[in-house]
Amino acid sequence: MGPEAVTSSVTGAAPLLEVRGVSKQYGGNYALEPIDLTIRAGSVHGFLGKNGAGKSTLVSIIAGQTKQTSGQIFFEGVDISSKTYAERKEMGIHLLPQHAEVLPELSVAENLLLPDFKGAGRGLIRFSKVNEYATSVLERYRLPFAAEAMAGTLTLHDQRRLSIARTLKDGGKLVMLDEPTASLGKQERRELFDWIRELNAAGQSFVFISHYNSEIREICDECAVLRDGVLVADALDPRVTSSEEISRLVTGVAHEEFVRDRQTDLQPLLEVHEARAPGFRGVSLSIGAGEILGLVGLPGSGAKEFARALGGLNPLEAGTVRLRGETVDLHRVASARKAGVCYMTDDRIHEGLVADLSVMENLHLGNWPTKSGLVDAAQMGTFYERIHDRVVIRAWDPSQPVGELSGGNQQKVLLGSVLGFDPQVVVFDEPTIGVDVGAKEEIHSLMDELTRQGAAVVVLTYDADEMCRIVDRAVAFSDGAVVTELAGDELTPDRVLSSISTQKVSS
Ligand SMILES: Nc1ncnc2c1ncn2[C@@H]1O[C@H](COP(=O)(O)OP(=O)(O)OP(=O)(O)O)[C@@H](O)[C@H]1O
Repeated sequence: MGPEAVTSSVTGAAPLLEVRGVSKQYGGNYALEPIDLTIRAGSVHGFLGKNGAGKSTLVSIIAGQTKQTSGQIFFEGVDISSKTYAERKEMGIHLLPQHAEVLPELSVAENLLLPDFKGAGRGLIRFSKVNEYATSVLERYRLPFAAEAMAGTLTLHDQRRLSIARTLKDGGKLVMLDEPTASLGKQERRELFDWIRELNAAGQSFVFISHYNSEIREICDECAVLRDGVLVADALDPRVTSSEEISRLVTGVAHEEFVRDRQTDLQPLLEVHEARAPGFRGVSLSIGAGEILGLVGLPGSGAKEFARALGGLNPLEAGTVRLRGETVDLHRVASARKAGVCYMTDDRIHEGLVADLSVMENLHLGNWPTKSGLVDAAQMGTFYERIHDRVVIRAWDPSQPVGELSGGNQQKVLLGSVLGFDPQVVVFDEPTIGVDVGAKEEIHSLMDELTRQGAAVVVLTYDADEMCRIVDRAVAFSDGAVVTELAGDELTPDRVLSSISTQKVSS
C-alpha cells in the first residue's frame, strides 16, 4: 500500500483473498507498485482509479492471467501465487476482462459454453444438449436472444451481456468484473446489479471495477482506490464516503463537473434533408456551427444508425446532406472525412485502433503525414505533442503498442486520431466509455473547445445526466425516426429518460 493510503475499517467476515506485496513491472516501469489488499468473503469490493491506474493489471494477476513481478496471493488461506489461470478458475476465481469478446462466427450457445463445452457427449458435441443448456442460461439472465443465433449478429450491447452471462453462469467464489457496465444502457445496468445482488446473497463475492462513483456506491460494500499504480485507499465504505472525496482520491485533485454554457440560435453548418439508410428514414435536421447536438435513443431506435451514417459507415440510400450549403458525399468513411465529417466509434477494438501498431501510428491511421512521398516522422512527432497537450495519454512512450495501453488511454488515442483530420463536424459515439472522471471532463471540455472554434459536435451517450450537462439541444429517435426535440428547460435528465422509455424499438 502506498504511504498516503487511507483506510476506514469495514468490519466483517474472514478474508477470502489476500494480496501481499504484489507488484508488476513492464520493462522497468511499475504498472503496479507493491500492494497489500484483502477481499472479505461475501463482499462486493469496488476498485476505482484513473485510466492506467493498474486496476485491470491487478485483477488479471489475481486471476492468474498476468504474472506478478513480486508478492504473493492467498485464496481461502492457500498460497495460489504459482497456480495457473485454469487452476484458479477451478478453485472458484473467475474474471470478466474489460474487453471480453464473443466469437462472432459461433452461436450464442457455443459462446456461452466456451471453453468447457458442458453438454458434450463422449467425444462428440451434442448440439441439442448445448442449446438446451444455453437456453436455460439465457432464461435465467432474461436475455432476449436465441441460443442458435450467431453471436456476431447481436448488437454490441447484447454481445456484452452475453459475455457477462458467460462469466456469471459458472458460479465461482470470487467473480471479478472489469468495467462490466461499459456500453450497457440504464435498464441493462439495473439487471446486472440485480444479478450481482442475487448471487452475492447466495454467497458469491465480487470485485467490481467502474469509473462511476454512483455505481460503486450502489453495488459495493467496500472499495479500494488505485492511482498511478499505488493503492491510495482501501476498505472504504462507499456509502458513507462522499462522491467528492472518492473523486479526489481517484484523481489526486478536487474536480468539478463540466457544465456547458448552452448556445442557441446558431447559423446552420450541417443540414440533413429526408435522409434514409438502414435503421432510419425521413430524418431532416440542422446542426449549427458551434453547436453540440445530442442523439437520444435506445439501441435499434435509429440514433446510432444515424450517427454512423454521418460518418460514412451506414451509407445513405436517400436524402441529401449539405455542409455550409454545399452538398457532401457521406457514402464512405474516406469521403465523409474528406468533406470534414468524422465519426469516433464506440468500438475502438474492432473499428478504431490497431492493437499492434504504436500509439503514434494509431494517431495517424488513415491520415499519414508525408513529405516527398515518405512518412514525415517530424510532423508525426509534432502532432503527438499537440494531441498530448489536449488529452493526456498515459503511455510509456509514443512507440508503445496501443494494445498495451489501459482501456481509457486507448480511448484517448482514438479521440486524438479523429482530431488529426481537423474536422468541421465530429460525431462522438459514446465517447466517455471506460474513461476516468478527470478524462471525462477533459473530453467534455475538448468538445466545448471544438465548438468554440466553429465546429459542430454530435454526441450519442446513454448517460442522461452527461447528455444534459454537455449538449445544447437533443433529438430523440424512435422506430427509425426523429420523434422529439429537447431544448432549453425541456432538456433535463428526466425528459431524456422519458423520451427513451416511451420509445418503440424496431427489430
Ligand atoms: N502488456 C503490457 N505492456 C506494457 N505496459 C502495460 C501492459 N499492460 C498494461 N500496461 C500498462 O500498465 C498500466 C496499468 O494499466 P491497467 O490496464 O491496469 O490500467 P487500468 O487502471 O485498468 O486503466 P483503465 O481504467 O483505463 O482500464 C498502464 O500504464 C498500461 O499501459
